[in-house]
Amino acid sequence: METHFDVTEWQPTKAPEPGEEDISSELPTLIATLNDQTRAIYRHPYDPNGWSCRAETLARLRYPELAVGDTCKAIILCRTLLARLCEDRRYKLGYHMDFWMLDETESNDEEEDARRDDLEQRLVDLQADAHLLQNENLYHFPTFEEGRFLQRPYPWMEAKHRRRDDELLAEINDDFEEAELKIVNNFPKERPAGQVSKGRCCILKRHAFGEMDVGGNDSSELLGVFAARDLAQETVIVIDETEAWGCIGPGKGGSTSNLSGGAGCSDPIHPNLPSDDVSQDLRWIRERAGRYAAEVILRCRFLIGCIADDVAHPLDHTLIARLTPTYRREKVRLFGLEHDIAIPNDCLQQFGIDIFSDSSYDTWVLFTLEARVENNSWSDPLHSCISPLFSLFNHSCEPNVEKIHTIMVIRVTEDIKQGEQLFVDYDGFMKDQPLAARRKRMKKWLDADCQCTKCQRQEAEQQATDERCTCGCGGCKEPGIGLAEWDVADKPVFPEDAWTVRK
Ligand SMILES: C[S@@+](CC[C@H](N)C(=O)[O-])C[C@H]1O[C@@H](n2cnc3c(N)ncnc32)[C@H](O)[C@@H]1O
Repeated sequence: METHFDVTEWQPTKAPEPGEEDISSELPTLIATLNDQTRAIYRHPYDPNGWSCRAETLARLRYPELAVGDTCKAIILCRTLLARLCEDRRYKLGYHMDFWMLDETESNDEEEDARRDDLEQRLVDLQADAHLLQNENLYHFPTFEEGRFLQRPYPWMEAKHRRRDDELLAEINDDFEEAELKIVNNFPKERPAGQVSKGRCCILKRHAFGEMDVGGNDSSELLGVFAARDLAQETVIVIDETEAWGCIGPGKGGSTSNLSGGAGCSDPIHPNLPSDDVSQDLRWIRERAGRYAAEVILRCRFLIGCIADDVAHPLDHTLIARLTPTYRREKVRLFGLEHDIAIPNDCLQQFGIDIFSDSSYDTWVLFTLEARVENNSWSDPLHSCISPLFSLFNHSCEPNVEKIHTIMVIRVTEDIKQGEQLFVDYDGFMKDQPLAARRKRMKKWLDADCQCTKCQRQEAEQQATDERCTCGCGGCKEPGIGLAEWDVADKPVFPEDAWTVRK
C-alpha cells in the first residue's frame, strides 16, 4: 500500500450504494495519503494513531474490510498502552509509542501527572474513534460483527503476485512427477512390480480453454491439467496428500452436534497435527470460529505454513501462489470481524509474527489468501481442505476424473488420450440438471459461464432450437455440435442427448 497505483486500477470492495458521494476527483489525493500513511506505519508500527488514520483513508477509498482490519490494530494498541499505563504509573511512553521507559525517580511532579492524564485521555478518545469507525464499516453491527464487501484484487498487489510464472508451472509439474512415484510405491496393484512407470500422468498447461480470454481472464493465466500420456480407464493418476485442512470442531461443550446443526468433529486432537507441539495448539480456533471453524483453520494453516517455511511474503509461497481466485463481479459477500480478521491475527501472533511491524501479513494479504483458498478448497460436512494438485483441475459437467479417497487419490473414469484435458466435477449433485441450473450453480466457482464441452454443446443445441422456432419449420437446422479446441475426446452420449436426437 506504500506504492503509488493508478486511479484506473482502483477497484473498491464496497458495492456502490444509491446516492453515494462520487470521490473520483479526490482519488489521487486519497491514494497519495494512503501511501504516506502506510510508510508512517512502517516507521512507527506501534502508534495506534497511524493505524486509525489509515483506516479512515481506507474507508474513504471504499475498502471496508481493510478499514476494519486497521481499526482492530489501533484498538489493540490503545488497549495495551492503557493497560500498561494503569499497571505502573512510572512508565513513560517513548517516541511515537515505540518503546516504554521506566522512570524510577520518585516524582510528585504535577506537570508530569497532567502529561500522563493527557496521554491517557488521548488514548481513550482514539480507541473510541476507532471503535466508531469500525462499526460504521460493519454492515450488520450490532447484531453481528459482519460487513459487506466484494472480493477484488487489490491495486497495490505486486505484478509477480498476480500471475503464475513458468518457473512455478515447472515446479508444479515436478510435483506431478513426484505424485507418480508415490503411486508406484503405494499402489503396487496400479503399477505392478516389473512394470516400469511410463512417466508422469499429468501435465499442467496454460490456455486451458483455448487462446480466447474467458470471462475477462487472460487465457494464459487459465491453467488446466492434461494427460501427459494415454491413460486407461480407472488409472490412478495422482495421490495428493496435504496438511492444509481444517475441521468444523465439536458443538458447544464438546457435543458431537456442531454449531451448524450437523455432526461435529470430536477428534480430541483435531485440528492439531500429530507433529504439532503444545505451543501450536489450534483448538481455540474451533471454539471461537463456531460454524466457520473449518475454513478459518484452513486459512490459518496456510499462514502457519508460510511462517514455518520462512517465505519472504505469503503470496510467494508455492502453495498459495498456485491458487487462482474468482472475483465474481457482482457478488456481495460478508466478512466477519472475528473469523476473517481477529482470529487469523491472533493465530499469527501465536506463531511469533508481529502483526504491527510485519507488513507481509497485512489485512489485505489475509483477504487475498481468503479469496484464493475459497475458490480452490473442497469440503465435506466436517472438513475444509486444499489439495495442491487437485485444485488445479478444471470443472466439467461430464468429468473424466474422480477422487476416490479423502486422502485424495485421483483416478480417471474413462480411457483418455495423451494431450486431452482432465476434468473433475466441482459439484457432484448438479451434473444431471439442465444447462441454466448448472451454469447458475457453477457461478460459485467460475467468473464466466462454464466452458465445458457439455455446456457448450447444449448451448449450441439451445440456440439451434431457438433458430428453428423463429423460422417455424420445426427443424430446418441441425444443432451445431462442435468440440472446443481444447477437448479432443469422443464424448459418451448422454440420455438427454439421445432424447434430442430421437426428437
Ligand atoms: C480450482 S481452479 C482450477 C484451476 C484454474 N484453471 C487455474 O488456472 O488455476 C478453478 C478456476 O478455474 C477456472 N475454471 C475451472 N473450470 C472451468 C470451466 N468449466 N469453465 C470456465 N472456467 C473454469 C475458473 O476460473 C475457476 O475459478
